[in-house]
Amino acid sequence: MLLLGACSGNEQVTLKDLQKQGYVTVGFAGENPYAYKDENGKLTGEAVEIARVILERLGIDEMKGELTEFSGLIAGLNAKRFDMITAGMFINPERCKSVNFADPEYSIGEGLAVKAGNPLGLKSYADIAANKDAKVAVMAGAVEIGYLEASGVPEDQMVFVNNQDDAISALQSDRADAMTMTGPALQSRLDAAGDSNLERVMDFEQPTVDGESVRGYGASAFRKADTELRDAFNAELDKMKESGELLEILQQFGFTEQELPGDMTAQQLCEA
Ligand SMILES: CC1=N[C@H](C(=O)O)[C@@H](O)CN1
Repeated sequence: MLLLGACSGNEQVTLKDLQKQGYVTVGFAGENPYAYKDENGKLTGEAVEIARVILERLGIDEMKGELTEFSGLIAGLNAKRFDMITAGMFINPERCKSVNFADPEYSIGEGLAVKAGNPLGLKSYADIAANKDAKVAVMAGAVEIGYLEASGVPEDQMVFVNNQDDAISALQSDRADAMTMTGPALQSRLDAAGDSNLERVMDFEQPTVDGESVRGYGASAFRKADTELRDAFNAELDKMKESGELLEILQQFGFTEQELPGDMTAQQLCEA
């Protein structure tokens, strides 16, 4: 983390400062497959590995991670606890007011897991809304909260958790009847739990907002003042999209061509 003694919150952390320092501190939320520590304690994930390549190309060889609850990532970035967020965070207009997103590195849909046999017959967020006894675990600060609200699920049917491991615990301990998160995060938690009492809803209907099926676009994020850093990052990201290197890294974390972001930009998503 770059500590620039007397600088104001609006002052830019220049690329040159980081190159001189030799490392970047990134905020991450411990969410597989986006950004997490593996069994050897190595910081990895699609967002981390994409950023690692780009930062190396910008002359910054080391990356340090600052594990932070997802809901605290933006505040942590702006409080300068880290220099950028690598958490696969979705770009949306609300968040764009507080951070500078790089262009998206992937796009993805949502998933739902329930008790084996799906006793409440939940196949959509609307099904949860229709059953006042059904409770769904969802991570604090995550976009899924807004999708649930848009589907008519009231707050008292949501069980807020601080991270995705706590979501699965809520489901296992009957504090929730379902858990929702992005498809890859959901699958990773189910695989890690190896619990035959739980299952993924395979015919889950993607939520809609304003009549349109939602799809999230994830990206790294920088402080508002750090436009130079963000622009340099984007230039390298573009090259990786062109060369196919982006897909190669995404594939290492289970993503496919279907999850490439196409030519979607942060600007389009911020203005959506
Ligand atoms: C990668 C990720 N995306 C969603 C979000 O940005 O809110 C949440 O599902 C939390 N994790």
